[in-house]
Amino acid sequence: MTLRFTKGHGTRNDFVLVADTRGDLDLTAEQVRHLADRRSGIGADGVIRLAPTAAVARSGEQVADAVLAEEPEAIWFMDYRNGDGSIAEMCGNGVRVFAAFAESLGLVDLSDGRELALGTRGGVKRVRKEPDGWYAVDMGPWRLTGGQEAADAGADAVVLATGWDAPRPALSLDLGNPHTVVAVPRLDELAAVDLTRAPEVEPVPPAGTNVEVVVPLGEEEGPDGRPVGRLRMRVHERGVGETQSCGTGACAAALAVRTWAAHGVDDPHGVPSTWFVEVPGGEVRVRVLHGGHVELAGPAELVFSGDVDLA
Ligand SMILES: N[C@@H](CCC[C@H](N)C(=O)O)C(=O)O
Repeated sequence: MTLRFTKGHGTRNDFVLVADTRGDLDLTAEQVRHLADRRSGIGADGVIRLAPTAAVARSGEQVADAVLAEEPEAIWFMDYRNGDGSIAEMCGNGVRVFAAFAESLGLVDLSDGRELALGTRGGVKRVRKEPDGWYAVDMGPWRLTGGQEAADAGADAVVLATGWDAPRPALSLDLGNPHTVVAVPRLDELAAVDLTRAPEVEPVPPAGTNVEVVVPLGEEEGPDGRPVGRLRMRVHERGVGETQSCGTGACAAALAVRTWAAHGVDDPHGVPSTWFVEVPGGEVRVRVLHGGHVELAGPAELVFSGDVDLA
């Protein structure tokens, strides 16, 4: 069987994209691994199938019913798979690249501030295009997995990366998918972290976790005169390994650093709501929105298209 695909990336977090506009493509985990394989396949961190939300609902995924009940206009669904074939609830960079892909297929029009509402296993996400060509995604609600108690303590887990002498305190966050954020004090320590193997996390997260190692880099003045935070991170993704970027991970990293900052100052309202997150593949912007939502903005690139044999 021959499959038409497009290769795309968001800050070098790369994806194989497949348009299944009739919703009848049943990609197996083995086929996903083949597509994502960098030697015998196309090569990518993940595979994204664009399908009608109604068809995903008919295939038995109840989350697609919930998406249509919340937003009947979310007619397209992002079926995201990690490179190892596993299913993940959400992919922040993937949503931006999905929007660029849907535009390229003529399925959506994001000109003049128009918005795309799409379905994901993490719920409805809304995307708009900024004048500079970046895509901004309302990622919806987020939460500290350990609630206020974890915020007050600054940690609810520990992380041990290969080569570290001792476990370090970490904060768990839910962005639709699970994240554990751990800070190191210096950029040279960040560069030296061994992410060739998944860091150990205690307590062991029931469904696994993505681990972000971060260095807070302080604040600068934003274009509107308000403070903007900056941090650098590396990530080990569940189901993939170390990647050049992770959108949900960037949100988790900014929200964790903001939580730590808010607990160390007299006036937590003075802590920036906007953060630039430097990742190995570039830079994204994270904004804390009202109503408990968070926004991710960054580039999305489509690189080439072709046909691949899935037999
Ligand atoms: N790279 C993605 C996250 C992809 C899913 C993740 N590996 C998981 O299993 O949760 C992003 O940009 O958010």
